[in-house]
Amino acid sequence: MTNYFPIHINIEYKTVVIVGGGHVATQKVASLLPAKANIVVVSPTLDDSLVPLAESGQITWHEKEFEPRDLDDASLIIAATNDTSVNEAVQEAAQHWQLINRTDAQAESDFITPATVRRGPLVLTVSTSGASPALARKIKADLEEQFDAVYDDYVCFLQQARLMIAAKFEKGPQRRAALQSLLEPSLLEWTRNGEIDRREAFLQQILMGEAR
Ligand SMILES: C[C@@]1(CC(=O)O)C2=NC(=C\c3[nH]c(c(CCC(=O)O)c3CC(=O)O)Cc3[nH]c(c(CC(=O)O)c3CCC(=O)O)/C=C3\N/C(=C\2)[C@@H](CCC(=O)O)[C@]3(C)CC(=O)O)/[C@H]1CCC(=O)O
Ligand SMILES: NC(=O)c1ccc[n+]([C@@H]2O[C@H](COP(=O)([O-])OP(=O)(O)OC[C@H]3O[C@@H](n4cnc5c(N)ncnc54)[C@H](O)[C@@H]3O)[C@@H](O)[C@H]2O)c1
Repeated sequence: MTNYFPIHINIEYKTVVIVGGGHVATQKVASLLPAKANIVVVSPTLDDSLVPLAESGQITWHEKEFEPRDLDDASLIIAATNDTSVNEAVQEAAQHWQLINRTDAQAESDFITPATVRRGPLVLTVSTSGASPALARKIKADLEEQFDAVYDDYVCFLQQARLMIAAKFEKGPQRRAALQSLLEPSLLEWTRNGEIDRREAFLQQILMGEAR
């Protein structure tokens, strides 16, 4: 088994070339869009769900069969055709500095993609190292329930509050205590209930040095 190294890559405006435009390509596009990658799909056909994205310019579609020069600008490459010999050709054509995901051959891949739950800045990813993508998907569904949509607002609040605390207190025990008290569970509940005044009052107490 490969022990993958998990990292969150800033792929903004970098080119990701996906060879193949079917079901798997659609999943990869969905996870790349929020990361604002420059997504290029090379494929003679395009899944219906991707057509509007190509029309609106959110992805670039090169309506053609794969050729090695399609990879010229790629930081990441995803070989996602239903033809093993084409996926092999993509791998052959990749330069040593380009990282490739062979969706049909995990052992040949430089990276694999986890199941992902996004709640604003909170990003939860699940990988089984390829042992069971179905389990990864199930755990993702469990996480979506446990960390529901409110976490988006909640984590954004924590982010703002952390900046305010950092501006107010020097590094040290007082700042640490203040940051720790932000994890008071009521803050999540107040966010959930729209009780923003109570949330704000609690933050003000912390900023006054009345952290509990
Ligand atoms: C998580 C998710 C993210 C994503 O795709 O981005 C993902 N697979 C998802 C769905 C899914 N995968 C499969 C089915 C069909 C039913 C089933 O079997 O369940 C479905 C369901 C569906 O499609 O709806 C089968 C399958 N998957 C792989 C192979 C090939 C092989 O094993 O070699 C085959 C057999 C192909 C065949 O034999 O035909 C390989 C990979 N799939 C991975 C990720 C990577 C390892 C993840 C890990 O476990 O760590 C890895 C190694 C490579 C990669 O990164 O591409 C996404 C969840 C979507 C979500 O977010 O909800
Ligand atoms: N990683 C995963 O999660 C996962 C899940 C299921 C299947 N797979 C594997 O992924 C591969 C793709 O599956 P799919 O369901 O997306 O298939 P699909 O049939 O939906 O799509 C295949 C795409 O490849 C394109 N294609 C074919 N020949 C091409 C060429 N020469 N150049 C460019 N594009 C070409 C087709 O036009 C089509 O758009 C399969 O090999 C399958 O084994 C991976």
